Amino acid sequence: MESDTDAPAKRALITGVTGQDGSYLAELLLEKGYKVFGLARQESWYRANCASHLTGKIEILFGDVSEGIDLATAVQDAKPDEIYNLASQSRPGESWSRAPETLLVNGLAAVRLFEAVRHNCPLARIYHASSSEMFGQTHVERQDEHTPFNPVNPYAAAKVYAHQMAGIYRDSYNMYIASGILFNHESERRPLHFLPQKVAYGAACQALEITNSPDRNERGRPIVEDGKLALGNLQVSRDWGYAPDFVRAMWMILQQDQPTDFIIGTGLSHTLQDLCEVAYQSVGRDWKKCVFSDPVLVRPLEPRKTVADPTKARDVLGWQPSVGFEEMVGRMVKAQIRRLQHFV
Ligand SMILES: C[C@H]1O[C@H](OP(=O)(O)OP(=O)(O)OC[C@H]2O[C@@H](n3cnc4c(=O)[nH]c(N)nc43)[C@H](O)[C@@H]2O)[C@@H](O)[C@@H](O)C1=O
Repeated sequence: MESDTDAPAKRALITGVTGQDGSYLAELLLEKGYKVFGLARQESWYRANCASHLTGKIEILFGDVSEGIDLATAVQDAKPDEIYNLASQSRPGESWSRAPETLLVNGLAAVRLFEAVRHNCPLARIYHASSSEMFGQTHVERQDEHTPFNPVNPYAAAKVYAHQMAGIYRDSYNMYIASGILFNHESERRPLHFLPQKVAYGAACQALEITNSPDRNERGRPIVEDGKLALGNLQVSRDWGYAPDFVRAMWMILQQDQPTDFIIGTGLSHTLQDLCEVAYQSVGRDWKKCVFSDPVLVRPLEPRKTVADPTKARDVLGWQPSVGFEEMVGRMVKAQIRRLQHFV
């Protein structure tokens, strides 16, 4: 009998490998002994990205997730046991101005992937990245796997389509497809246009006394201008977790005997004001003096509050977050201080 050590390495294909989640997931799978393939567009791979440090450790297959032929070629080349579909137009706030592209990448591309797998490697297990944005303006206090969807932006509507198609392909073709409905998750690798990283950056600028920052915001203005950080809607609350914990959940989801969907979130919601307070307090500043709301940055519609009920993930997967909100925000602020130090 073949021992575990003689067993061939499992093969995983990650779409969206250049992003925050893709890069952490690739690291996790390498640690577990997988042979890791990443599907990326040439222009994403050849510029600095979250997975650049994995050059030589993972195999990059060039292609675009919105092209069925690229997906079919990638699954033929990688011959994966597991596929993690993380590629996405990941900015709900931008999805109004990029609605068709958002539908293509976040909706149709997932179906093209399911088709490519169905015809080329039907036994591969697929993890699909769904999002808490799908719940939209919900009246349910804690959102679980049974909470109805009520999307309020093009991003969320496209995610609902892909999520439902994942279930339809699973049931119709008996494929192993499982979706993780992930709540907001952040890290030192998060791009600057997401709120927690923007706030961490603002706090770091305060710590270093940078009044006009080198990086620019959604409006092309310095993120910190004349010592102030411009944000949008200050009245939101989010269930924010730490991204490396969330990619661990993705892997756990695909190790289950049967494919089912899971909510992944911490179960705790924090207000934007909590976020600012923790970040600015960590550098000894009062956020109220440093942050203001710019109406141009307020989205037309959005969920006011999200909070996960992760009971199923805890009971079935044994998953729990390991890094709490304060620690995560502290790490992000420190990382931004290190990054900005050479501008001072
Ligand atoms: C679950 C979900 O999580 C992420 O999407 P997101 O929630 O849009 O992330 P964010 O950090 O851009 O916004 C969080 C909240 O913060 C509010 N907010 C206020 N003022 C600013 C502001 O100035 N900038 C930004 N970006 N947001 C602001 C904003 O209106 C929103 O209510 C993605 O991973 C996505 O892929 C995903 O699936």
